Amino acid sequence: MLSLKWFSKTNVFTGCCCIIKGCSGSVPVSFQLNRISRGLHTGLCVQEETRRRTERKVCESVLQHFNTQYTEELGELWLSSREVLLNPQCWQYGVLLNRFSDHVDIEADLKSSGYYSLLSPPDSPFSRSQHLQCLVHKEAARLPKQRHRDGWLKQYYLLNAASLLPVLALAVRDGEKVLDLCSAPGGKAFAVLQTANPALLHCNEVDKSRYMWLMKTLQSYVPRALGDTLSVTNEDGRDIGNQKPGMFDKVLVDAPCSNDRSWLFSAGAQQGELRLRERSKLPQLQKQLLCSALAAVRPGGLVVYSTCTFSRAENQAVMEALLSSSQGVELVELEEELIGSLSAHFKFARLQPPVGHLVVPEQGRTWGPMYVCGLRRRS
Ligand SMILES: C[S@@+](CC[C@H](N)C(=O)[O-])C[C@H]1O[C@@H](n2cnc3c(N)ncnc32)[C@H](O)[C@@H]1O
Repeated sequence: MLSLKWFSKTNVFTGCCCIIKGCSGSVPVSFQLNRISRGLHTGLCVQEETRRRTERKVCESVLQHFNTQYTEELGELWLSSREVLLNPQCWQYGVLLNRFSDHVDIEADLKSSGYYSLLSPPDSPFSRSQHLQCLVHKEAARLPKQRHRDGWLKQYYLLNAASLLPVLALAVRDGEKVLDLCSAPGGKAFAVLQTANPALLHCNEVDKSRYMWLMKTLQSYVPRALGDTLSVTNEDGRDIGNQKPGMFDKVLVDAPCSNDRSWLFSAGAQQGELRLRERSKLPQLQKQLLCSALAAVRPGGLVVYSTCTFSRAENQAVMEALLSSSQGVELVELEEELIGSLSAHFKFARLQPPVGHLVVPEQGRTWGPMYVCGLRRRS
C-alpha cells in the first residue's frame, strides 16, 4: 500500500475560452469566463478538444451490436439515447468544484454565465452533503481542463454529472472507512471527499498506468494535509476482500464495463471488435469484484455497484445473480428523496426487473448512461 507522495511536474499553460453549443447543432456561441480565462490554468484548448470530438468516427460494428441488444432491452429509449451518444457536440459536462481550493471567483463567474447547482444548496435540509457543489449548464458548455501545477490545487473536475449518483448513494459520513475498489482515474474518489471527511478512503486500481493517473488526480485535487486519510493500492480488486475482511463501512464498486459512450468511438474496427469479443467476460469479473467488496465491508455496511453501460447483463443480471448466490446480502433501495430530487436533471429508465436505477441520456439532459444499485451485508 502506498500513502500519497506529491511529485512535481513542469506545467505549460495557455489561455482559453469556452464553447457553448446547442444540441440542435446551431452556430457555436463562445464566451469567456473572466477569472477562468484569466486564471490560465488550462490544458488543451477547448476549441481543439471540440474539434477532436467532432472528428471522432463512430465504430460501425459496435453500433450494430448495440442497436440489436439495446433495441431489445430499452426499446424507444435506446433511439433517443443513441441520438445523444452519437453526437459528442451535444454532450454536457458537470463542473464539480473542489472545496479544498479557492473557487469562489470561478463559482461566481459560472453562475453569471448560466450555470446552476445540480443539487440542493448545501444548507438545505434536503442536501445530501455539506460540501458537494456540482454546477451544470443546460447547453453543452465545456470548460477548459486545468493543468497540474505543483503546490496548487485544481479548482474543478469535469465529469458526467450522472457519475455523482453512485457517490450520493454511498452517502459517506464523517469518520467512516471507505473503499473505492476500481478507482482510476479518481473522479468518484474526489467526489467522495467533497461529500464528507472519511476517516479512511482507500483507493485501488489494478492497471498500472491508470493507477499512476489516479495518483496524479489525488495530488492535483487533495491537500497534503489529507495524506493520512488516503491510501492507494495497485492490486486486483478481487483479492482485497480476503486481504481486508470486514474493514470498511462502505465500498464503491465502479466496475469495469462496456463503456457505451466511449466504445461507440472505438479507435478503429479492430479495437471495436476486440472489445465486443471480450465483453462476455465482464459479468463474471463484475460478480467477482462484488463478492470481494462484500467481504471487505463490515456486517451492516453498504456496497454500491455502478457501471456506465445500458447492458442488462452487466447491470440487473449481475445483481440478481449475486443476490441469488449469496446469503446475508440484501438489496438496498436508493432513497426516494434522492431519486426525486435528481429527476429534474436525470432521465431514469423504468427497469424490468426493477433492480437498481439507470440514468439514460436524452436531448438537453445528456447525462448517463449510469447504472447504480446498493447492497447491504447483513452478516
Ligand atoms: C469505470 S472505471 C472506474 C472509474 C473511477 N471510479 C472514476 O470515477 O474515476 C473501472 C476501473 O476498474 C479498473 N479495473 C478493471 N479490473 C479491475 C480489477 N480486477 N480490480 C481493480 N480494478 C479493476 C479499470 O482499470 C478501470 O480503471
